This record gives sequence, C-alpha cells and structure tokens, in this order.
Amino acid sequence: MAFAPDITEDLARARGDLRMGVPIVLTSDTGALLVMAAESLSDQRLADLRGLGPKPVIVITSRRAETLRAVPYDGDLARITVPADADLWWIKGMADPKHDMDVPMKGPFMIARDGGAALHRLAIQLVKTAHLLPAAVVVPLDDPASFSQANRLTLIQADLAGPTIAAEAALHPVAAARLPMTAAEAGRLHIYRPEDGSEEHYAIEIGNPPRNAPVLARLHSACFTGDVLGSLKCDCGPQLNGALAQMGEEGAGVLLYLNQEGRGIGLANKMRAYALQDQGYDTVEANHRLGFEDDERDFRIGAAILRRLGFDSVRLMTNNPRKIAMMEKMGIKVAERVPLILGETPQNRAYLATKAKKSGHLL
Ligand SMILES: Nc1nc2c(ncn2[C@@H]2O[C@H](COP(=O)(O)OP(=O)(O)OP(=O)(O)O)[C@@H](O)[C@H]2O)c(=O)[nH]1
Ligand SMILES: [Zn+2]
Repeated sequence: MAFAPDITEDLARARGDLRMGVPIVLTSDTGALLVMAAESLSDQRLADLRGLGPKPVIVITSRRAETLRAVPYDGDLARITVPADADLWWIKGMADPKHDMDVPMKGPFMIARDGGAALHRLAIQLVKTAHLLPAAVVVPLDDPASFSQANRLTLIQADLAGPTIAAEAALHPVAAARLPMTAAEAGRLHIYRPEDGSEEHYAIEIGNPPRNAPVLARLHSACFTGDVLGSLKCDCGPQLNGALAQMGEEGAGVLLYLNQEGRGIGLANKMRAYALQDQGYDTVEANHRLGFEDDERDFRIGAAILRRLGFDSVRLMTNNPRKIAMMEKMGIKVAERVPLILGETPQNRAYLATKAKKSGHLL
C-alpha cells in the first residue's frame, strides 16, 4: 500500500521508538529479535521481556566489553546473557560507565551463542544512530510479524535495513536566506535536510565564491559546549569564529556546520565522555569506555553538501587528515590544506595533544 512507510521511514521510526523506550522488532531469514535500548529500558518492560520466556541477552560493542573485561566478543560485538537475578541496575551498569567505579566487577559473564550476530549488529547500529548508549537488550521471537502487529511495534527487515543504513542518505535543500554576520555582511545560510530523518545540516556561504576555482572551506562539526558556551575544554569556538573571520577577510568561502555533536555520538553521550575525562581518561579512552569508536562521524555528508552547492574543489581549513582523505574519496579535490590552529588553552592542551597523538591531527 502506498501509505505504508518504506524502510528508510521505518528506520527513522525505530530510532524514535528506541529513544522513547518502546521495543522494536528486527527480522531476517534466519531469526527475529525483540530489541530495546538498554538506556531507555524500564523495570516494567524488563519484566515484560522476561515474561516472553527466553532469557534476555545484552548486546554491547567490543569497546565496552574490553572495559568490562568481558572476554567473549564476536569481533566488534559481545553478547551476554542477562542473569536471572540481574535487575535493571545491572543492565544499566553494563551500558553506562558512570557506575564502573562503584561496581567494578559485573562478571562472570555468560556468553550468548545463538548465531544471530547480524541482527545484534543492526540493533547496535540503531541505538548508536539514535544517540543512545551502544547497548541493546534483546529476546528472540518466533513469529515476528504477528507479534509486532499485535503490539503495534515497528518491524524492520534486516536485509533491507543493512544496505539502507550503509548508503549515503540523500539531502535536500530546504531554505536559504541572506544573513549578515560580524565576520562578513555578505552571508547566506542554507539549510539541508537528510531524507533519513536525521538532523539538518547548515552551509554558510560568504560572498559569492566562483564555482570553477577551489573555495576556502571549513567542515565544522557541532560543538554546543565550544561554539555556544565558549568551553575551554576544546578549540571548536575559536576555530568556528576564526574560519568565518578568514572567509570574511578574503571575501569568499563556505562553512559547513554539520550537526554531528561530539564526533557523532550526540551531546548526552559527549557529556558522559566529559564525566569520564574528569576521572582521568583522555578523549579517545572516554569514547571507548562508553562503547563508541574514537570518531563516529559520517564525513560523506560534507562532500554531498559541497557538491550540491556546486563546488568540487576546496582549500580545506582543517588539521584532521581524515577529513582530507574523505573529501578526496568522495570526489572533492583538496587543492590546499589551510591549517586552523587557534584557541589553545591550559584546559585543552592535553585534549589537543591526544588528538595529535592518537587521531593523527596535524599541529
Ligand atoms: N566525543 C567527544 N567529542 C568531542 C570532545 N571534544 C570535542 N568533541 C567534538 O569533536 C568535534 C570537533 O569537530 P571539528 O573541529 O570539526 O573536527 P576535528 O576532527 O577536530 O578536525 P579539525 O578541527 O578540522 O582539525 C565536535 O563535534 C565536538 O563536539 C570529546 O572530548 N569527546
Ligand atoms: Zn568542541
């Protein structure tokens, strides 16, 4: 029926459900799972999950498993049976490193070996892209179609979901208008909306840069703490203002403001990472303890917006070699790297040093 949501729409719905603490159903030729995000699980829903019969399993990433010293992982995943006497607090503690210091030993862990790693991996991808902690509680289902219908749950076909998540989401221009700014009076703000229902991204065009020459460009990932609050823990605010100022001086440029807060983990998870940093972990270790990779951003979005604006060659303002490599891979020529070293403070010196040492940032 034409009114029924397609797989992209179902996935967007599933992310919303997971955030709200509503279960979703994943199905494939080899099995089916009822999935809840550990972070939004309630006592009532945990009791309901147990009422289904099979023991719930908690799926975490190998990053989180390393922190928990849970040896049993399947490549990038660990799947652990939730013990019969474990309460909601145990599950939250598996997902959230906030309590690692209070409850250091959670094992011994029972490995769940039911072969359905593809569905478990999809569950983790969904909770991650919903900006929740990367941990899912799952129970196998025998009849996913009737179960999801009877409970009005979102049903996701895994074979359709995998390629859709991996593909680059199409972006559409929504609105644009003149925006005079301190850095440049001749500013124009463009809004782009991804088709997958994720956050909108912005392009700030300064002057009228010619499309047939490399444009001075900055791909800036959102940092509420640095950009808005003037946080001293990072260099984002000075980089944002410095890039706009240089574009203003040259009379032309394009700054992409990509809503990939916290290198793609979302602001709530970034604050969890900051709490771990207060315990002494560096920016990369903190991401790993939460169960994330160092950098969860999709850099294809920036290239797609540049192309939409008509640019295929840039003078890229960055210290991050991965951004350069991704632009080149996506067919945007990086004619020049323009270093953007600004805003070092006593509070961010160690953070910048970690980025240089562990993430290859150029100083
Ligand atoms: N997870 C996490 N994210 C952080 C932390 N500090 C800053 N960020 C985020 O890191 C991102 C920095 O973005 P950018 O400045 O565009 O990127 P970059 O990779 O540093 O590269 P360049 O600035 O271009 O050299 C923003 O999304 C910030 O919110 C942190 O300690 N943990
Ligand atoms: Zn920042």
